[in-house]
Amino acid sequence: MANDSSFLFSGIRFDRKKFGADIARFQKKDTDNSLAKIQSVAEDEESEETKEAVSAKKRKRKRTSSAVEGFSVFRTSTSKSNDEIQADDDESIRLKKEQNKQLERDALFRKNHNIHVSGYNVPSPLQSFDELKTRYKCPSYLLRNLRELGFREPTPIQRQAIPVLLHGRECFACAPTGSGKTLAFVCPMLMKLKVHAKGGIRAVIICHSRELSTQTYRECKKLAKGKKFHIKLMTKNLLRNADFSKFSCDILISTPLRLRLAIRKKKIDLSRVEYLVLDESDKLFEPGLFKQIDSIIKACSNPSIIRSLFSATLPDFVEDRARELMHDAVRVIVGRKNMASETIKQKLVFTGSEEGKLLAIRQSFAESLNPPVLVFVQSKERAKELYGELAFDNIRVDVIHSDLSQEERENAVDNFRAGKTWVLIATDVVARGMDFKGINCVINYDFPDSASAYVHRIGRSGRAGRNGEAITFYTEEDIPFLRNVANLMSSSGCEVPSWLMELQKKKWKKHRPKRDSISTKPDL
Ligand SMILES: Nc1ncnc2c1ncn2[C@@H]1O[C@H](COP(=O)(O)OP(=O)(O)OP(=O)(O)O)[C@@H](O)[C@H]1O
Repeated sequence: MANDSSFLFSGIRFDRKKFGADIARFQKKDTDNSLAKIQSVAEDEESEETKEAVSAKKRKRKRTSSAVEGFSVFRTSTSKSNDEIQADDDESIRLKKEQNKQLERDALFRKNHNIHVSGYNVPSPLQSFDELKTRYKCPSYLLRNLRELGFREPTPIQRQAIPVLLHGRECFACAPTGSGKTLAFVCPMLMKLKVHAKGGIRAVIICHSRELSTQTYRECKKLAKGKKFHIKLMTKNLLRNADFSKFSCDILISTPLRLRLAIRKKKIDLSRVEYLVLDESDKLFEPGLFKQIDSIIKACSNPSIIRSLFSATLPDFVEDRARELMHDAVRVIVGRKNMASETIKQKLVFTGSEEGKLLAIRQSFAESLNPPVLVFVQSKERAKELYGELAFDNIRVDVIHSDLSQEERENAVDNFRAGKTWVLIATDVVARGMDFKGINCVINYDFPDSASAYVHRIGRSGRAGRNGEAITFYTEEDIPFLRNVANLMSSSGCEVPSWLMELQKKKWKKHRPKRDSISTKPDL
């Protein structure tokens, strides 16, 4: 009000004593002014366009209300001339047109890249990595690292999620497997953190498995190369030996379990965390991990924290949770939600029985083994059994499951990555997030237990735009769920026999039938 009054009365001689009552009346009117209400309406609006329309209304009302309230008596002598008002209006019309054009360009660009967004005032997508520099002053070390990693163009999820996070907006995002989601959250995090700083933990990335945490840690290191950020992986050793009362780092990567232990037993302080990423977020919100995630979210109590959720599958319950949790979040979907990657050729093979599966896999390896091949089974017991069968078949095969020690698990991953192992037999422990470059084929030896398990498992091949192949064996027990796979296949562009599409669809969750053991040895 102080400013308003000086604006109202500047430049003219005015008897305040004489007109005291009028001043009070005008001041009260101004406080009640509907502009405040219009402002709050504008903030609730979905799009920039609507916001502009409201502002135009606001301008119009402002002029009308001044005239009605008698403000014009004072305004004519102090405010702008008609020409100046006209010039202002012309300028705001020009700005509005320019904004609308930008909105149209953004919409077209998003359409061409299959990006769908919702939320208020969503930042424009990136046209190229160069825009990181021109629009956001990206430091040169990061651009150099992107170049050295061979990343020429941002992927669709990177085009949209990076600007959203750089604008300080919370975000939940769904994009196909292998489409570069890791960079989409690590790049803006490094840009926002700018340089190493002491004083607590500044950013946290949660990954559901140790393998994925280690991989994400390595990716962060690669992207931060040349800059002295303190990036830490919450290992067993760190958890056991660190003095968390003095613990400080720029980025901490952890599984939910280890971080929760650090919160409860070691009193790690997460109150200064500025950025929190929940990778594979739908997995993290499943009942088994939910409590741990909940306590981590609560411990990250900084009111200006920016949280983001990423996954290739985003069920409705996770969206609901995200909306409850986040403020003014932007939703980014690339392609369609919960869809398998379009670069994977998918096939279904009926094997009749468990024995049939073993024959089929042996035959397939004998005819055309094109490593690396990843084979998924439904339990660690079955992983051990299949390994026992294939280990003596003259192929370089290894196995990974949760009964192995940390070192054995790491070796299994490293040997597979290095090409020393041709065939890796695995449980769902490596079904999500793991980036084994150039996997030629994924074999679902056991039918997956849900739609998301199917999408993530086969998504270990066909990554970063490369082609891949996925073969799913099925027996009588799996037939009720065939239609669900057929749907996923057809929505990602694979040909599906029409009889499959005529089968009944069934709710598909936790389908883990008791299966005969994997063995060629006759039962005694
Ligand atoms: N802009 C880019 N250009 C080329 N390759 C890229 C680009 N961004 C990331 N990649 C590569 O794409 C691969 C997949 O990336 P990433 O692991 O982040 O995928 P994702 O979307 O997280 O997959 P998932 O859903 O399976 O976790 C990696 O090998 C990564 O190095």
